[in-house]
Amino acid sequence: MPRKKKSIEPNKINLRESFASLKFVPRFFKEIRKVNPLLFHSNVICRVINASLPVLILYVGKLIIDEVVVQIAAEEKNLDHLWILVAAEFGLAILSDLISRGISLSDALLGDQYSIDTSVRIIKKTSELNLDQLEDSEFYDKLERARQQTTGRVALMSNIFTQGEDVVVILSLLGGVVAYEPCLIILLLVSIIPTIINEIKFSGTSYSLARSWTQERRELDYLRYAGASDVTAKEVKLFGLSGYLAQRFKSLSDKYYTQSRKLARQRAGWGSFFNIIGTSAYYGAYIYIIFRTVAGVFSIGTLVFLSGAFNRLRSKLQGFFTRFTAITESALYLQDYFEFIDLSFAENASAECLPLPDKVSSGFEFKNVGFKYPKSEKWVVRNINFKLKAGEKLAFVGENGAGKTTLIKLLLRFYEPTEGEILLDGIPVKQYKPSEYQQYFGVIFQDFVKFELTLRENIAMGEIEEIKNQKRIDSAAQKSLAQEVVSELPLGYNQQLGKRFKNGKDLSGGQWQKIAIARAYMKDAEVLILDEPTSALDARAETEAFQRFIQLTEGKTAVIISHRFSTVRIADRIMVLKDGAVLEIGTHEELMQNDKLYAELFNLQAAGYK
Ligand SMILES: Nc1ncnc2c1ncn2[C@@H]1O[C@H](COP(=O)(O)OP(=O)(O)OP(=O)(O)O)[C@@H](O)[C@H]1O
Repeated sequence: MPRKKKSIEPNKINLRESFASLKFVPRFFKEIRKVNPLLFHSNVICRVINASLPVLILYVGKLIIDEVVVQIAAEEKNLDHLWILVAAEFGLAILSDLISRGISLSDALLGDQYSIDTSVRIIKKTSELNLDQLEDSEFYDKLERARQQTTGRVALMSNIFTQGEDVVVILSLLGGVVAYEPCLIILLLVSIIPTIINEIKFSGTSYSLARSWTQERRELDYLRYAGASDVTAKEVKLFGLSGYLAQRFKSLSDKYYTQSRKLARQRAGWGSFFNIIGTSAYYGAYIYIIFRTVAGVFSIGTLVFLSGAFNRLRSKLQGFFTRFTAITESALYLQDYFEFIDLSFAENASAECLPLPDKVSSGFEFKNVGFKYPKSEKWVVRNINFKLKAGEKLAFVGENGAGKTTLIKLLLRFYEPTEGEILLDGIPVKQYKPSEYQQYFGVIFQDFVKFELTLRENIAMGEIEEIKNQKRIDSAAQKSLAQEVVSELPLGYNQQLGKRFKNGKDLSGGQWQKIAIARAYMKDAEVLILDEPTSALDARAETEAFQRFIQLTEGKTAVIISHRFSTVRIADRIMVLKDGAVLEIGTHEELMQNDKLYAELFNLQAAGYK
């Protein structure tokens, strides 16, 4: 399939936008401090001490050299003062090393803790969001950018800290240089201006490129997964797809590589050019200091101090501006993270939310419900009117795409109807908080999740607070026939499932389904929904599973979606959907008498078994 050609020129982020991203920095630091206040404050104190050391070390060095010169000229040598100075420099050097290590350690620990904290928040936030947000590709780009740069955020923290530390170093060194020779500041400015120009020129470019490539990067991740994972391996091998997938991956990656190489070359080229100018200015200053020393204005110690201080100042200032660009770039990612965390979700949190009744007393009612998926113009279901009575088992049947799962999503309030309303015991469900309302339901979707965790966890996911309640897990496994699966596995409930992790065991489709059904039994839900839960079970297991389900959930409300009519007929009533509308609804006998689509499909399947 030819790929559509896409302009991949990044939108350049301007300097103002780069600066604007810094507004998130205070919040960022507040969050880091909250993660571990003791470590945070120790880090700040260490950095303040560390910042004052370079100028002190340089100055003691100058005193040592001057003292050496004095002692060389002296007739009667007294080295006591010299040794004190050497000991002081030695002490400062040790202190500087210890403090630097302390800073690195606390940076790493704080960074790790903050990174864990943000990952947990991203997981929690994702679970709070509505399904329409989760199914939106723009949302995925946001999520991708929020997830990215977890390590970048750690670097950002240390960069900002170092920046503050360097400001103190720069000011103290500047003070030292100005005290001896103020005119050196002019040369310093000349040496540093090229770096500033360079940084302004490239500010935000890497971020712009990465941002404009968010979608493609997700595509690359997907292609990597499709080409190299156990899930896709069978078809990739059988259809010989690896060459195709690898080529698709490569051609997309090459485009990114070309762009990023262009940027890297420009940066390196301009960087070297400006650096030559900066270095020339430094040597200009150096020559000037030498002349002044030879002329007898400066002592040898002052020469060493000034040239050392000048050189350090230049590299510190250069580092300051380069780091500034790195900080604004990382802060742009920070902005993505906070924007994601601040995403609002349409939970009806208004004060008027009604408390949810303990039990469903009369049932649910769909009144003229119509629905279009977000960003779609098509009515997926329309003019839907039916009642799901309390205690009733209602089956949905219909061809693929008829809208069965969509009705379930509406009943569960993953989406709100585009028109019409859904009532619970006569009250619009909109008046309840979705998160509370959803607690009513125990659901097994057709694409239920096969968690690559232990079997126990897979069952307990239905009511995770009860994971330690062995009796409840046993009972759920027994009801769903998952007990047979447990007894066949060497480690029973503690068996790791799936192939991704060590000693994991993969299960057959039917075995997974039994475990998923156990999950529904685990939750003592008011309403049970089974969306094609038995499609992978063999005929005997399916009949058994359904008969058990009907017995075990007596008095409970349930919705069952199935394409197997032998299953469907066990339900109290059956609703037939066609092209998003209710075609007929009634008991098996009524629909057979009706002699419309249900009777036709039932007879078709029955004939297949003859
Ligand atoms: N998230 C979505 N965004 C846009 N359209 C969707 C989405 N999910 C489903 N649809 C569309 O809605 C229609 C109904 O889908 P639905 O999943 O409800 O059908 P179904 O009756 O459950 O089908 P099946 O028997 O194949 O499971 C289909 O045309 C489908 O393409």
